[in-house]
Amino acid sequence: MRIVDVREVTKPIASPIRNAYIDFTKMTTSLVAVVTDVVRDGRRVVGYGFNSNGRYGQGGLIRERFRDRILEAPPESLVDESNGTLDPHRIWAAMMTNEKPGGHGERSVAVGTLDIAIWDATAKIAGKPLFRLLAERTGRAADPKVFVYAAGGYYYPGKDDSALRAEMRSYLDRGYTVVKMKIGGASLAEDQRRIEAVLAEIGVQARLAVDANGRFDLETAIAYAKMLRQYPLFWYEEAGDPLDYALQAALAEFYPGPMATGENLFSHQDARNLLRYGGMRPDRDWLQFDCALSYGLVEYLRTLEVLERFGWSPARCIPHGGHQMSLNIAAGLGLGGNESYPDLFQPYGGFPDGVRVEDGHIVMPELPGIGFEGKSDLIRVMRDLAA
Ligand SMILES: O=C([O-])CC(=O)C(=O)O
Ligand SMILES: [Mg+2]
Repeated sequence: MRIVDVREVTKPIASPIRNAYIDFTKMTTSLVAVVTDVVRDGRRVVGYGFNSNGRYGQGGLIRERFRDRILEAPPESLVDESNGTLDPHRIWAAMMTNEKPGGHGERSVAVGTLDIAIWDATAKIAGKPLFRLLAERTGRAADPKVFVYAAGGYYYPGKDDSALRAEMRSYLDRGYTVVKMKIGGASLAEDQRRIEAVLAEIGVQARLAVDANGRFDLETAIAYAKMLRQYPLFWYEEAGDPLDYALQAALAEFYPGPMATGENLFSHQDARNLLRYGGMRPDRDWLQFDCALSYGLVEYLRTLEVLERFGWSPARCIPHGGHQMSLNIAAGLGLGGNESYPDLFQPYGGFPDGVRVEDGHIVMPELPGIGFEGKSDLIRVMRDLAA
């Protein structure tokens, strides 16, 4: 058994939306394929992956460094003999040969994207859905029913409160019970008006989360906290710079409700610093580490170990990114749920065809690997890269 090729193509996932920090007019993603010489159901096993929105495609790093480290490693060193499949942990170590610690930035996206494809291939070779393989290997019961929430509420040229309300209404119509909108890209007064408009629209049918995308300094984060705490929000997300743990810790004094952060922390060491210094509260706050941006699932397993050491349940994790990889982690490892972008980043985000949101949850279909084969628009572009 061996990996015979690793391919990457950088694809646009552009849209005119804007959060408090960036617009998405030039956003891209790396689509990767890890081609094996294993055949299952009459077809060569190919593992696929892509990185989530917010960071750009990583074609340079993947093609110049990480691809060759996989292809040049002795094939037998990348195999898990006892399970008769690939060994993602050893492949991860091969990719990270001659990489110094620290400085987790674009590298973690490149490695994460490849790691996802490797887990997809590993589970396909084992002939199981990834969430079942993960549950088995960690000795827990898989739970195919996963909480999902609808993320959107972006700033958009010409978008007024009625368009924002209509957007949120459409998420409720599609079965969601929690919706999310952006803040911090307008004045506090304007954001307050937008929030009140959405709350009036969703009433008691759903809860609202708000996301500042790391925009605020301490003073602004506190001013928003004082405004936001009047409302029964699902969470207040990424108020300040993701690496400003002191800001996050100080905010707890002004915001008793749930807060969320972590989508821009890309390693278990960064996650550990957040838990050490960020004042996050394990009884109510949420952690949003996204495996596709942060060295993949091999690293996510280490992050979950860190959580355990600090007294956090995996159920406090609702990853950023809206992709099927995190759905599998949620179903297999007992996370609290996953993000979803009902109208954005297609064909990469979302669920396999036929999966519907009901009362804020989806049920994972029993598809081998991550389940990309069940999403027809996505598997089409994946098979164009390698089949
Ligand atoms: O707008 C973005 O960059 C995405 C984001 O923060 C989220 O989904 O939480
Ligand atoms: Mg966010």
